[in-house]
Amino acid sequence: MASAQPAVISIAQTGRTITVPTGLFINNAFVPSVDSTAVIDCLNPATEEKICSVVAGSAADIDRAVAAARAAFRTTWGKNVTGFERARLLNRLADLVERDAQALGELEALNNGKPVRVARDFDIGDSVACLRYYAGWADKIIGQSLEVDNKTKVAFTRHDPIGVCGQIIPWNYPINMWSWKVAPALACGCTIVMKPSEITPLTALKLSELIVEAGFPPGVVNTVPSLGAVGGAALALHADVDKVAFTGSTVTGRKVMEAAAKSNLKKVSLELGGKSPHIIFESADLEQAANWAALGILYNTGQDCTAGSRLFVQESIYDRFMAILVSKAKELVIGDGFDEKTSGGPVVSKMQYDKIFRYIGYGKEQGAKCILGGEKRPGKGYFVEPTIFTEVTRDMKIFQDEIFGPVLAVTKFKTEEEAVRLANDTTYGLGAGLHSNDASQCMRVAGELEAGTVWINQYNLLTNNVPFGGKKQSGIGRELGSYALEEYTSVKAVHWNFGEKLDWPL
Ligand SMILES: NC(=O)C1=CN([C@@H]2O[C@H](COP(=O)(O)OP(=O)(O)OC[C@H]3O[C@@H](n4cnc5c(N)ncnc54)[C@H](O)[C@@H]3O)[C@@H](O)[C@H]2O)C=CC1
Ligand code: BAL
Repeated sequence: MASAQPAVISIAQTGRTITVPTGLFINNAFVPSVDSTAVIDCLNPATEEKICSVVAGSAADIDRAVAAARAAFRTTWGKNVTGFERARLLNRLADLVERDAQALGELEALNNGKPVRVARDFDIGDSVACLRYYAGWADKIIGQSLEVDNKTKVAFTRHDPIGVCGQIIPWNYPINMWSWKVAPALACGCTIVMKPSEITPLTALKLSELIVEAGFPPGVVNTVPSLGAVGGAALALHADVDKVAFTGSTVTGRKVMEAAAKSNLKKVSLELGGKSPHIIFESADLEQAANWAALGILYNTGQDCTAGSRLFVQESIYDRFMAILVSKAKELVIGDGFDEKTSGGPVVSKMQYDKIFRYIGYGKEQGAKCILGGEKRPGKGYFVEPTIFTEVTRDMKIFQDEIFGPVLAVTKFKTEEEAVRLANDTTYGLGAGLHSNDASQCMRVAGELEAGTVWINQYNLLTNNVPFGGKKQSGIGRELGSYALEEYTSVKAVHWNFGEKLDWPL
């Protein structure tokens, strides 16, 4: 069996070490696999070096984790614990994540590549707020009292926890996606089997230590790093999992839904890919719009499901706007993630790096004009410079496909109608942005854009109390806000007769 001993990781830049559990986290203990010696090698995308290995869970390990989650749901969690207690534990967990923000940020920087400052101040800061937000909901998950007949009958609804939840998360925001899924599920009284991405499992394992320290009973949260086709597929297909929440590619989301349909018709929520349009109208504040457009494609090195990867710029301001945007993109500081001034790191893996350069190649071959970046830089690490293509047309692959890298496809438009038509010309429907100083145009275009989120005069900012999710092939269901509670509860209607007599036969 693969060892479940913790790994001691030395960080050259700080001279400190971080200890990370490497076993599967089941019933509040880190354990080896029941039947496999397989391991997952965790790599540092900035150096291409191995950080450590963790145990790779098998389908049998998923069975074990689901059994632990089911037992906890029936005994120490589920309907056996009050909302006040769930809130207390979630708040405690938030405090511990906040306490360990620097160490978690450093671990995220090592395994994912994002700079420590970005991980600590944005991903982890937002995750702490997310845990606290859902702690606030835990004692307010209430049904309705419904009038049936004043003298004889009443009905009411209960919003019961849905049960055991499989949660499958990606590598682009390992801590954020963990908190978006764990916090509402725990607030509602569900138990969890979390499968982090095999590319970035380390922070989910470190957070599992905090689950124990916060005082959650064994089995409430279980973490099984595993390959997607093994542990992810087993979770989606499991007959004793009541719900699966997935964030990742549309291709894999389809498989998750298929597995749910083939097994027990578990509830499914999917947060999938995007090719989000970002429209700059001629009345916009061009400096500000350029800042948001740069953020839209360069934040998290473009590895963002809502990346504003298709930019539409009105003809009358095109030259002026593009000159500002190019100068903004050049200002991004890419490099050592342990330097507090760095804003951009490498992309997460060799596979992602190769995919991005494949698409840069398609852009060049299909006749788009590369006005910035587009070349490999020498040295170690999967670093990709901001890349901007202009003269992009709808038939090009860089217009249609999610690249998940800092590659912007720019198209010029003349009229509002043309901009909306181009923006909606995609199978995706996750995010969309528009910049304009014409309020009626803002309202009109926001109404027309086919997306789960529309940003006006900003881009990519999310808030824990506002729902997030997709239309079209970008997903099903909503995360964040009160809407996420619906994903983790099942509504039971109770009809209570206290006075009506039934005459039989009818
Ligand atoms: N919407 C988003 O936030 C994300 C989109 N992507 C897109 O997907 C592309 C490929 O990235 P991948 O890492 O391959 O994404 P992926 O969708 O395969 O991986 C996401 C998660 O799904 C799991 N998974 C993989 N196969 C599975 C299966 N058969 N059943 C259940 N779970 C499974 C993975 O282990 C991981 O935890 C990216 O280039 C990007 O375009 C990737 C990650 C996040
Ligand atoms: N930016 C929202 C989360 C995601 O990219 O998966």
